[in-house]
Parts: sequence; structure tokens; C-alpha cells
Amino acid sequence: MDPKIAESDPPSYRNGITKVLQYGEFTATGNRKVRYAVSLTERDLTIQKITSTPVGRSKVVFNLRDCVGCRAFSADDNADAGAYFSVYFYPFKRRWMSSGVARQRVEQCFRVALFQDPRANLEEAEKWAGTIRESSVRQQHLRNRVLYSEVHRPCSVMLLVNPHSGKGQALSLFTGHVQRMLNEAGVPHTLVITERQNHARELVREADLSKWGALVIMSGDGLLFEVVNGLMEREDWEKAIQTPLGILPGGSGNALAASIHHYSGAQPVSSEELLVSCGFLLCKGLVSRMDLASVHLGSSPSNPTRLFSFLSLAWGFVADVDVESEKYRHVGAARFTMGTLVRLASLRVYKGRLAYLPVDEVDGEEDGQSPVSLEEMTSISPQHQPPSSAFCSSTLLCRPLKDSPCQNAAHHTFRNSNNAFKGKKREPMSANATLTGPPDSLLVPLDQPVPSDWVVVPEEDYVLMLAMYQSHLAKDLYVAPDSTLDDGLIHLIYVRAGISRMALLRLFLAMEKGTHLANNCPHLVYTRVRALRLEPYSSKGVITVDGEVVEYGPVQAQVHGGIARLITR
Ligand SMILES: Nc1ncnc2c1ncn2[C@@H]1O[C@H](COP(=O)(O)OP(=O)(O)OP(=O)(O)O)[C@@H](O)[C@H]1O
Repeated sequence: MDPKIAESDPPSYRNGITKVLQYGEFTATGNRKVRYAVSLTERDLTIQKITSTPVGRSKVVFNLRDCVGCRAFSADDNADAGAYFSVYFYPFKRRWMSSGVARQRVEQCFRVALFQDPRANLEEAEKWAGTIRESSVRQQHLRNRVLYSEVHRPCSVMLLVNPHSGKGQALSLFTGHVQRMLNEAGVPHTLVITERQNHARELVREADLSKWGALVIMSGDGLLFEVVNGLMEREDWEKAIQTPLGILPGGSGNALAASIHHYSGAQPVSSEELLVSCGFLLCKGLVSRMDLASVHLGSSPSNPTRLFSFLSLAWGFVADVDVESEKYRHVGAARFTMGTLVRLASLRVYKGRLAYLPVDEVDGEEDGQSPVSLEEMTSISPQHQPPSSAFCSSTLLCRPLKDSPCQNAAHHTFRNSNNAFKGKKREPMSANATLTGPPDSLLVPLDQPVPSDWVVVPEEDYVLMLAMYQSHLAKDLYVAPDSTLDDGLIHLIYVRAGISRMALLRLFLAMEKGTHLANNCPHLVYTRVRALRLEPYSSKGVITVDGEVVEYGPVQAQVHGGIARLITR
């Protein structure tokens, strides 16, 4: 039997509060004898099988927040006067044979055959598809009772894929998972396969960014590092760095992808589930601010190199493991576990001097760091974009910057004014003609002593130093549990020499759940800072920035709160 509109109008309100926007009865696509009552409210799509007996009349309710897109289409068969609409959801569902939930794809397709005329049926299907998309966008924007604004402009997504990242499967992961999602969400995209190191960096340095609504990276964090630095090397860096960036995990560490998945409030997931989760966030296209750190490398103090970092600065154990575990790349994310075990067996002490500017020293000093609400209108909506996949801006609340107790820090540090570092008052270091980017107002040149309001750590023997600006260092390394995308903080963690192998192993195991800071390990120090300086004493060693090996030597960094944009939430 052909579907028909319900003879009597459906109730305008369900559950006493929710207005029904559209109601219809349609058949399933595979079996035209099976009919469904479909009702759309601002929040949900409810599907109920129509049967003569109450048995089997179970109702399925999909939240429109989980919807990435909806499309209407005609039948392939000319003899079929019906039209169709498909709705694509990615709700959290329990995993097979496992506890916990992850986003999983669900497609709901209906056949509309209300009229003899195929065009009239297609119009009806399009009406449904359009209303579902619009309602889904509205749901996405209604957060904390604020209606988020949306502006459209003609643009598409540049999707950069490093085919060698991770286990060398980034391209097949793209075609196997991401491509379909982007098509379902109606996100126009251009695939760029990187051919060599620095290809992406050069490309974004020269690109006409007005053509692109977003730059999305499908790789590990190394490719995003290239893109961030390419943007910051441009004359118009201030505008360029506001181009929304997106990340899809294709590497072995995938730290930023793990961080944004975590910020979305979802439970930890497997690698492929992480990809689906990040793909979902990408299709939703909400943009947030992201901190960057300006990192100065100074083996040649008169001519320092400046880099921009979105994730981490590491020295000692962690940096060594990152580099040494390259040879286990074929095992994917497990390479870090293998590298950790190998390095534990030959645990080393790293000598150097560490100093930092604690958070309380600059609270309230910096522009843009105050607890005010800012309205942003950064749009990355493509021209022909159906609203459900609309990339749009969000209202961002800059959090008040609270100081949190520094674990152990007070007992092992002292202010610079009391020690050999004693220096002059801070003179802001501006970006010179050869360096693009914001001036580093908290840093002085590397060949000068740190300013007097900095803290210098008296110990000089370390096992590791790790500065983090996001929560995760890898999918299973939840290193900075307090960190958020744009808190304007460097979460500094260091482990002093003297820790036993077993205690260090326990710390790394606890990092999987982010409980290491509550371990009361006397060798571990955690503190929140705005800037830091590290001067290793040895002439050889490894320092990594965002997992990439950089020039070894003195290094200092300052955080710039929220200067980049990332598709997240
Ligand atoms: N086509 C390419 N060939 C060789 N190297 C590339 C290519 N594209 C990018 N690169 C470089 O490869 C390095 C590693 O990239 P990336 O970090 O994205 O992947 P990964 O190392 O597999 O990920 P992870 O850091 O999570 O293990 C980066 O320095 C990047 O600049």
C-alpha cells in the first residue's frame, strides 16, 4: 500500500512541550509493505513502525544533534513515481561485545509516494530533507541556551592527507570512513595528497585562503604543525591563522584529535572510532579558539628561530621515546608503549636549567584573557552547503583564568630574584622584521637572564620535561587533564631525577586515565605557566615540538591564548 499523509492532523505538541514541525507516513525503501509514521520536532526525528497490533510498534527517536545531513533523490527506476529522502545520523551506540559507547553511522531512508506525479513526490521529499537539515543546524547552535550565529560564504575545504602517516593507511582511512561522511553532510572538499615533507607548509604559505573555508589535516600532528607554521610565516599571518583548521586522525599519536574528542565529552574510543568522532565534529563545523605557543630555539642566540606550536614541547624521556619509537611505526599507536618500555630499561638523567613564568604573575595583565563573553562570526560555510553540514561560528566564552594549586611546585622552586639568574626587568621581545607573528611580550632574548619575576627550578637533574597546551599527548596519554583548547596556559610537567623505573612506569600507566597527578609522586611536578625557558647542558639530545624534532639547544616559549581557530566541539 502506498504511503499517505495521515488523515487527521497530527497533534501539534507532543509530550506537552515539543512542537511537531512535520508529520508523514512513508514506506521503507526495501519493502513497500512496511510503513512508518515519521514525525519531526525541533529536537528529534521519531520513527514508528505502523502495524495493526501493538507488538512491533516500537518507536525510535533520533536526536537531531547527531544528524550530519539529509538528502532527497528520485528513484533510479523510471517506472517508480516515488521519491526518497535519506537522513544520516551518527549517534552514540553501545559497541559490539564491549562496554562503552562510540559514534556509529545510522542511515534512515524513506520512500515518498503521495502523488502520481514524480516531481510532486520529489518536492515533498526535498521539503522533508530541508526541514531536517535546518532543525539539525538549529540544534547544533542551541548550546547553553544561546543561539549560535551562522554566516555563509562561498568556500570549500582543503583536505591535506599525508599518505605515509601512521601505518601508511591515511588514504584508505579517508576513502573508507571520511569521504562518505563529508558527502552525506554536503561538505565540498578538495583532496591534496602531500608529496614530501614541508609540502603542506609551502602550500598554505602561498595559498589564496579566500578560496578555502577550512584547512583540514588527515595525518598525525606533524602535518598540522607544518600548516600552522606555514600560516604564521605569511605576511598576513594575523588573518591567515584565523582560517579554521580541522584534524582527522591518520597518524600514530593523534594527540590533537584525541584532545578534541575528549573536549567533546565523549568516552575514550578505538582508533577508527576516533576517526568517526572527529569526522562527525568536522561535518558539524563549529569553530573554537585554540592556543598557540611561540617557541624560540636558540642554538644561535643572535639569530633565533621561532616556531608556532599547538600541542607540546618535550625534552628528556618523552622526546626520546617519540623519536626512538619511529622504528616501531608499523604497530601504530602501540609504538609509544614499546618505546616507553625500551627507554625505561635504559633510564637516563637529563641535565639542564628550567625556569618559568607562573600564571599568577600575569593574571589580568593580558588583553583577551579576561572573563568576558565574545561574539565571533567566523564562518566557513560553503555556498551550496545544506544547512545541516553548515560550518559556522560559535559564541565563545573566555573562561576566567584561575590558578590551580601546583603539585609540589612550591617546595622545589624559588623566584629568580633570589638566585643566580637575577636579571633586569622584562623588556618585551617584539617580532622583528624577519619574524612574522605576534610579539612575545613575556620573553627576553635567550642570551639574557630570565626576568626577575620568573621562577627558576633549583634542581638540574631531570627525567623529563613536558609543556602541554592540550589534554592529550597521544590517544592513550591523557597528560594534562585540566587543559582546554583555549585556556591560555602552558601545563608544565617535569619529573626530577631519582625516580625509580617502577614509579615512572606507574606514572605512565596512570596517564592513560589522567590520574597521574593524583599519584602523589614526589618526583613529579605540575604547574601552570605562561612562559618557560629550558637550557639543556649537554651538547647533544632531543627536543620535540608537537612531536617533531627541532634544533637542540636552549629553548623558550610563550603561550598566545586563542589566536588560532579549530573545528571542534
Ligand atoms: N608525503 C610525505 N612524505 C614524507 N613526509 C611527509 C609527507 N607529508 C608530510 N610529511 C612529514 O611527515 C612527518 C610525519 O607526519 P605526521 O606527524 O603527520 O604523521 P605521523 O608521524 O605518522 O603521525 P604521528 O606523529 O601521530 O605518529 C611530518 O614531519 C610531515 O611534515
